[in-house]
Amino acid sequence: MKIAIGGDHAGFEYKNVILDYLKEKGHEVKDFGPETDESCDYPDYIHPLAQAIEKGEFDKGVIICGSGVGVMLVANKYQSIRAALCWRKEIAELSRQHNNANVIALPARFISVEDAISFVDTFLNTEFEGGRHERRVEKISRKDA
Ligand SMILES: O=C(CO)[C@H](O)[C@H](O)[C@H](O)COP(=O)(O)O
Repeated sequence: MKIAIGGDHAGFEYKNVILDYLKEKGHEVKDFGPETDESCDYPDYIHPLAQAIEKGEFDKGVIICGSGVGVMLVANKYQSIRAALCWRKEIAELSRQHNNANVIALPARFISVEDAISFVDTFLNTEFEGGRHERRVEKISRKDA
């Protein structure tokens, strides 16, 4: 799978661990930064990442900041992105089964790195259920629905 990963200084360490893990699993991963844990602004990294997903260059995204909220807000400004803030394995699973989320947002300051990896694994290995959820997901992008 082609995966885009990025975040900010608060997610820097987790990003590196997850990046290595995904590469070991055989995924093609592009790191959108940051390159250090110096204080930075997550929109500077998440806009380019989201634009690349929007263009179809990646199948999925993994974004990480302190709470996961900032990166999720930026990613969800893009029409083709459904970014889900996941703090439990079940949420990661449901975000795929029910919402067909294509980006997982992780709160590095509130979960362990082991949990972060486990949520990413679940996210990447869970299929969208379709059915009644298809209609609802389609309505997300329809302001007239
Ligand atoms: O944007 C966020 C909250 O939605 C992220 O959690 C950031 O990582 C956080 O705001 C960074 O905070 P810091 O005090 O500048 O380290």
